[in-house]
Amino acid sequence: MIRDLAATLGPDHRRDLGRYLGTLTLNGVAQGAAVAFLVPVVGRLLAGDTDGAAAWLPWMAGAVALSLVTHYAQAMLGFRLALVILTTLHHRLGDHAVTLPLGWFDSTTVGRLSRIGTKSVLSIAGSCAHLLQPLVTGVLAPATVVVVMFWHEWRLGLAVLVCSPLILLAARLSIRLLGRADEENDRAGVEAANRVLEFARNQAVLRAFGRTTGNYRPLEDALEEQRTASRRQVLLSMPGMLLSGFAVQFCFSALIAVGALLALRDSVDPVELVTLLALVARFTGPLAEVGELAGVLRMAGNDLRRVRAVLDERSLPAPEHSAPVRAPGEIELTGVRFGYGDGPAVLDGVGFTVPPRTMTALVGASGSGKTTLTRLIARFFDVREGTVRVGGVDVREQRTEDLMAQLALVFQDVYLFDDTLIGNIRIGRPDADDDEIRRAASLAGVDEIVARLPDGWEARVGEGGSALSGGERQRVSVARALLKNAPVVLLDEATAALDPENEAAVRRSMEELRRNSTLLVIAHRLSTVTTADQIVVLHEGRVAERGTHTELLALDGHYARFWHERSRAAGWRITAAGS
Ligand SMILES: Nc1ncnc2c1ncn2[C@@H]1O[C@H](COP(=O)(O)OP(=O)(O)OP(=O)(O)O)[C@@H](O)[C@H]1O
Repeated sequence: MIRDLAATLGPDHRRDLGRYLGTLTLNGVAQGAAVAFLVPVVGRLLAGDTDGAAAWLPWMAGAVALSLVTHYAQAMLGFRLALVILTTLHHRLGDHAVTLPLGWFDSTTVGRLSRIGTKSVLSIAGSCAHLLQPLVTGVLAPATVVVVMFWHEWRLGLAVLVCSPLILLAARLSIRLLGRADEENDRAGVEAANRVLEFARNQAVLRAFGRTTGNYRPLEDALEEQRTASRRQVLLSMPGMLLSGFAVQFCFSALIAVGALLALRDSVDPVELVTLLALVARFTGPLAEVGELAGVLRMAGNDLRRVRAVLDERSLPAPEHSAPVRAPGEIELTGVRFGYGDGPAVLDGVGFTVPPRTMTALVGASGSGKTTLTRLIARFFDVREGTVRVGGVDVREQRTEDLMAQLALVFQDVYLFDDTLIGNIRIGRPDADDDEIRRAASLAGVDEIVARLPDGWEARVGEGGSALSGGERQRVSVARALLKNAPVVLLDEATAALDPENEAAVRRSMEELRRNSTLLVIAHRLSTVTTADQIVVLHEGRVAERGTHTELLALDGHYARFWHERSRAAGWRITAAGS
């Protein structure tokens, strides 16, 4: 675990760890020596040799003083190291998570990441601050005792050495059982955390279908599983602890028997034997504690392995420097094949170009791959085959910052931060001044929302924008895009029918965006498709048709069907509203 921890902390903090371990070692030896010096001191006192005992006292006092100083130093260094571990691991996890492909963040990994960032990191830091000291002392103090035993009475020393493997074996078994139970407990914990998150996030749907905690089976099962795993962990820790206790008691009794035998044969002085047996207690006690603590340390080792597993996940490869933009505002896809994970191909040989400052409408049945295509342009995932170019350069040859500087994204599932309205728009371009923000907001129709809210621009929008309606959230998202003024805008129109106010705001914004940017729109509204410079129709992961509205209507294929269905639906709505 120490080697793994040193590797994870990196060269900057390896010295902190080394200094701490060095101080711990010195403390362990000093504690062992302080006790070992008791043998000559007590031995000589009992033999009536006070001068001889006094001669040993300064040595004993020195060892005690060193043990006190190093104990204080190790406590301070331990706390400092725990803070270093907390900050370093949190930073490393955060820095690495933002380089991972978005595909990595599914519902399981999100729960795992949150557990690792909270429980695991705390357990690693806490173990270093509180467990290493008793563990190192628990090993070194008995080791010092063994050396002293050999010095005073080699046969007793040998007996201690013979007993040690039994104690260590029991400790090992206890550690292994606890480690295995901890893995199961962690798996159950992650599942329960995921289910609780799912339950909290999807309250609206669950309530609509009359599900409460009492009858939401996945959550109940996950919590039951976690309870079982915790019970199992307690049960599995019992045999190991009992065995360790038994091994220690057995060794202690065996050593007393050996000592008594030696005294009976007159091969050891009874006075010396009493002091040596006092040392034996100093040998077995800490070793028993080591057995218990090592199990907990093993669990911290498991936590460290989980942290490293996240850090070892492959980042999306990115170049050190981006290739220069060759065709500002152009999007070009050639022979793009893509599928999620190992799943079937969602896009299969897609190719088309969106010339700069034009508008392309993407049309296709649900599941035909429209959203996936926009995700590939923003490089949320890498293609399996083919090339996606933005600004005339393969997205894989651009650093994420440089690619994102060319793109503004307006997706349907708009996420607003729990900040003010103005703060949420400013995210589009943090260095924009208030006038620029108000202009973008006004074009997107956000000023109408501002007028309605009591705190105006300073109104908080709630977590995820919960204080706003779906259409209002999208208007804020469009305002961000307008403010960013990026060469390329990827926009997913709302599927649900917009009220006239929202509809007008979206139309105004699109016209404005078209003036300076290339627009690729997942189109649902008839007015968007008719005014687009080109329409790309996706069908089963391929480009089935491409052209203008008039050209595609004349083909009488997929697009013509889409158009007739939408026109009929729009007509039906008008009639219904009028009746
Ligand atoms: N994260 C994902 N993991 C696995 N499969 C996915 C994921 N996202 C989408 N898919 C699958 O990819 C296919 C295309 O989905 P996509 O969302 O791109 O379609 P779409 O044309 O945008 O659909 P819609 O109009 O309904 O939004 C679907 O079969 C979908 O189930």
